[in-house]
Amino acid sequence: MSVATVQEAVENGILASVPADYIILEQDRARGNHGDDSSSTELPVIDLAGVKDDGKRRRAVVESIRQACLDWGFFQLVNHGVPVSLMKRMQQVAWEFFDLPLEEKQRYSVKTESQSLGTQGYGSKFKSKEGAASNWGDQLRHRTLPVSIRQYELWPTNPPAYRETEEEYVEELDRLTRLLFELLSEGLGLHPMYLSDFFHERDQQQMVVNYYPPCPQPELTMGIQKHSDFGLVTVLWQDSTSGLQISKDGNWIPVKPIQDAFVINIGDQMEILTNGKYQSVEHRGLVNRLKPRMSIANFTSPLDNVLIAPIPDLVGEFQIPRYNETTFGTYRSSFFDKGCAGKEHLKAIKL
Ligand SMILES: O=C(O)CCC(=O)C(=O)O
Ligand SMILES: [Fe+2]
Repeated sequence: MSVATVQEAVENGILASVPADYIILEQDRARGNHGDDSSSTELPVIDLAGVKDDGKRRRAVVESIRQACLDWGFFQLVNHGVPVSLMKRMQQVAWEFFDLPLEEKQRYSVKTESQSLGTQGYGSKFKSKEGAASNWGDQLRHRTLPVSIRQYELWPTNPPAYRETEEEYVEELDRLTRLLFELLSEGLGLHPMYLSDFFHERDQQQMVVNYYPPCPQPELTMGIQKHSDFGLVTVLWQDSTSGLQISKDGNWIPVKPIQDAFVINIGDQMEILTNGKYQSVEHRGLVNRLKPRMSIANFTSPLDNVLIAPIPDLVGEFQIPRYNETTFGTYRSSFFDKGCAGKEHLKAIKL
């Protein structure tokens, strides 16, 4: 059977069961109550209110982010300064886009670029390496910053407000990412502008709308299989349908949706820069039997030619770097070769 996207197959009602392509290995399946959020362990929620003009608040926030990065590699963020009205508009145009007929969405279909650049536009979520299971999800992916890398022909003009809304949204998320760079730098004992200066005109961003259709047998597949994010920092909005889980101490912990919050996680490049002090953490997305789920992720990564190695001040008392230097472009190519392989790709450059 050949279908354009998972959403298309589900909406045409031709799927009573999960096709073989999407069935994941038994050991990787979610156990227990699928999508149940009753776990008592909870990801830290950090409130950014007052962080820009109240020194005492800022020190407290810096410390809680530091602790969350050490313990979890993930945290949720409230009062983050991104206008809620803009978030809602972005979500609205994203839903409207996925509600369009397939032919209309396919006007923005993925153009296959060189594999290492990743794909852009509308299509199925990236397939892991040949032979591995496909993810039960579709996506709309754009490279957004610097502005010069945008391929506007892949940005929908239907719904009519789509493009300008995404433009406004990614500008706000960029602002938030710069603020996170400051708070992360301070927590690492570096100058507040250390990461911002290091990446000045040397980073890039992508925005991905993830659409996970309902699934007849959610226990057999995943919306996105376990992986760590390969870049620096990810800012994710998820809708009220749960599904995101993160790995902690050998367990999968659900990230409970909080209205208007962002989920922040650090990626593999931050692990390298901090010489392993902050580790990127594996996560995955489950799907649901009845409801579609949407998330919107904003990924910040170095530009392809930027060399990433442990920051000398963070190498630690014994002065031993634990990761080989690599350019981000090289790293990402190896990530796409391996696909959703947990943290395998990071191990390859560990000393
Ligand atoms: O949809 C989600 O909640 C997670 C998506 C994700 O991890 C990713 O796109 O890297
Ligand atoms: Fe991710």
